[in-house]
Amino acid sequence: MELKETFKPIAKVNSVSKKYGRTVALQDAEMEFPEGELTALIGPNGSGKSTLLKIMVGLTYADTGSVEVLGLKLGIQLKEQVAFLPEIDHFYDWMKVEQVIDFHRSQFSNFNYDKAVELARDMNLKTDTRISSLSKGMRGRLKLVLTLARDVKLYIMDEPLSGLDPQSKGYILEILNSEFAAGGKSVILSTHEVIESEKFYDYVIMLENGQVRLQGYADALRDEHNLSIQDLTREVFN
Ligand SMILES: Nc1ncnc2c1ncn2[C@@H]1O[C@H](COP(=O)(O)OP(=O)(O)OP(=O)(O)O)[C@@H](O)[C@H]1O
Repeated sequence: MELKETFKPIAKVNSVSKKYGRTVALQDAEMEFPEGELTALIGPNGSGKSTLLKIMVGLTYADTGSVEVLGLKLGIQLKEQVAFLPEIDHFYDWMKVEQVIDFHRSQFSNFNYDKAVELARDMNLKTDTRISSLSKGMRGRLKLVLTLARDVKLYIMDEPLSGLDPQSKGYILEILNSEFAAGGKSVILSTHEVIESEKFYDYVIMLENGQVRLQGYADALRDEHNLSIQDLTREVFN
């Protein structure tokens, strides 16, 4: 792994292993995520991305190894200081968008209600709509609203673009770009497809079969291999 002189980790994963029964999800996974950058955690389906991110936010435990996020141990303090976007949402169908936003305001002291309403408006998400009548793309937008409305240093997003139509993907990428362009905030985003999003990556970690295959700054990897991240991904995983 090549390191910029200024590399300062916002999160560290130290030799983490995790099995579900006999299925190995992570095997001695070792990585560091740079502060103030957008890191793409890339891997095919089943490579261990969700498991890793869930361990990092305390939703499941590692069998062995440890994680350090924002220099904190797992616990309630970490839940407050990291905004996590889960791959699968657990919204109640009977709620309206505004009730979901309200609920999140009650859960997190750093939830910016006005910003959530503004983001929802920007994303054409009507706050009086019932969850049951939202399309998959709109549910994806709502997950993003709830995550970005948190005022925290670290945003961890599990497949924020998965299953969305091209229009929603483009839209979400633009919003992410404008939210994080000013810098200072760190983002970890998992994805199994690189197509539209690679220009936003600062740092890349490729995971396969629960192990790190390659990691480094996106520009350095492109230069070193003379390939786009998308093509490099194909080469590494094939
Ligand atoms: N709750 C679970 N019970 C049993 N096996 C699981 C569970 N969660 C994940 N696995 C298995 O662990 C491995 C890693 O899964 P994980 O969901 O972490 O990968 P992923 O890279 O996020 O995949 P995807 O891109 O499909 O979401 C897979 O083989 C998966 O089937």
